[in-house]
Amino acid sequence: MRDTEQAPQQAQNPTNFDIHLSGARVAFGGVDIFDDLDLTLRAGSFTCLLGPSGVGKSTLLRFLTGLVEGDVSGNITCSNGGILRNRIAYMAQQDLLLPWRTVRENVELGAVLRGERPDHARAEHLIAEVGLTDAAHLRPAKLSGGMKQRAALARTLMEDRPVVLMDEPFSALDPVNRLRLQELAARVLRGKTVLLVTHDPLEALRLGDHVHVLSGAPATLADAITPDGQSPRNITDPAILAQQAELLRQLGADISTDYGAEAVS
Ligand SMILES: Nc1ncnc2c1ncn2[C@@H]1O[C@H](COP(=O)(O)OP(=O)(O)OP(=O)(O)O)[C@@H](O)[C@H]1O
Repeated sequence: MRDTEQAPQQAQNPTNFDIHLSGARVAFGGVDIFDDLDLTLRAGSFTCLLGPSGVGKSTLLRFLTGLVEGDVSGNITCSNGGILRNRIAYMAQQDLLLPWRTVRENVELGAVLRGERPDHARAEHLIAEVGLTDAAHLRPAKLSGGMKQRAALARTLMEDRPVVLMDEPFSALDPVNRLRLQELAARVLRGKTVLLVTHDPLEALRLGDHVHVLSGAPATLADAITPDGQSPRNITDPAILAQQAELLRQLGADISTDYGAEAVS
């Protein structure tokens, strides 16, 4: 894993359009997962989405990719026109690595599929950043779950798309690698519009400029919590810990009501 000084700089092509999702509805088997849901993602903002298991977080992310089939309605508009679907890098919960390709080939896959020449130097750099240099020649079957997730993260960061959607991208990582790769994502994705699903309130507050909780059935979005400062934030900061307590409350945890009160006042 490289030092931050050697790492790629922030996005060279910051995102310059807002995304408006309005009246979004998805139903499976006649049951609404969410209905009439609105969400705005401001240009270059990092939004995190929390919520109980099964509430519809992945479905909302996939709605933005246009991948949800069936009983789906609503509008997705970009403030500068154009179709969102073509401007997205999407990291699914399952790593979706091609089993017959090596780590390096998977990281370079996007360019290859587009018929472009991959930027080998950037790929090597990102592979090093996620700590997979020694495994770059291996196929996914030889990787641990965490290594596969790091390869998938490198592939997502490689794409340099204006909009990045990530579904629990760090869930299989040990705590130290998790912190390192959060830092990498914060740095490489700065200036991009990002929507990240996580179960970890501290991860959301470390990375997100806006942190929403999705809850209920049909699910609704709570107003965003907006931590101060630039990501990656210090998760030992008392104000962050107080916001973590608020998020845990929104998620239904039984947290003492005065926890962190001094930090917010
Ligand atoms: N293709 C599908 N067909 C039918 N039901 C589906 C489909 N995809 C998701 N669901 C259902 O929709 C609901 C929301 O699923 P979703 O994966 O969006 O939840 P989630 O909040 O991301 O959960 P988790 O945190 O466990 O990943 C669940 O009840 C799930 O079973």
